Amino acid sequence: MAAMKVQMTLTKPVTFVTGNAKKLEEVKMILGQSIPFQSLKLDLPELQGEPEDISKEKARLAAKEIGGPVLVEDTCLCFNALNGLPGPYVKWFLMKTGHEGLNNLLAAYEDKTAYALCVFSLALGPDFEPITFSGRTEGKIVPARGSGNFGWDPIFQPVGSDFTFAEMLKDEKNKISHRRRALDKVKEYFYDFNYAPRSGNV
Ligand SMILES: O=c1[nH]c(=O)c2ncn([C@@H]3O[C@H](COP(=O)(O)OP(=O)(O)OP(=O)(O)O)[C@@H](O)[C@H]3O)c2[nH]1
Ligand SMILES: [Mg+2]
Repeated sequence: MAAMKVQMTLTKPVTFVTGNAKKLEEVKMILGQSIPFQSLKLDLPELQGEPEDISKEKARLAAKEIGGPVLVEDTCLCFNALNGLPGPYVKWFLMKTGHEGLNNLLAAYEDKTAYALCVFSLALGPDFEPITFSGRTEGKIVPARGSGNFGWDPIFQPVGSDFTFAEMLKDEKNKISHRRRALDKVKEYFYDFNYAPRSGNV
């Protein structure tokens, strides 16, 4: 007998909460029409600690703020020579030291390998424990190349490519990015639970 799918009904569409317009642009491109969602620009305070805990806490805060289902994400750039740092703190390292400063952090090490990690958290409402979905892309840190309009894209060259994320077309980045890999899992979750908003069609 085929397993019956659980029908998950939400009272409202999922709100993707972020203060980062570039993230939103990519999330929209990757999700397309697959999940009905709306977005809200809000810069939430962030806990310190492990990426999953930071992402989950952001989701709890966002769900409280919105009073409904939310999706958030936290992105890390992790250097293997530094045991994963700067990780979730890359925003501040980038802001204070730039691409060159991030490269210089690895000057004392031969190992320039790194990975980009995206942790999405979905909270179905303020009383629900957030669920996480992670995506990871391996690569290395290089001197900046390509357009500098999104964060550390110019210094991250994924494994198997001669180009940095910033030198790629958006479509190319979105095929292999940390964000794409995490969102594939989010989509799968929505598919498995046969998600349907209460009022409308998917
Ligand atoms: O080159 C990049 N390619 C990416 O794919 C990417 N994704 C995020 N980032 C940057 O990495 C930091 C994460 O910090 P972060 O996750 O806390 O984001 P944020 O504070 O900007 O937004 P949010 O927390 O409101 O969602 C911030 O500096 C982001 O600009 C990226 N840079
Ligand atoms: Mg943030």
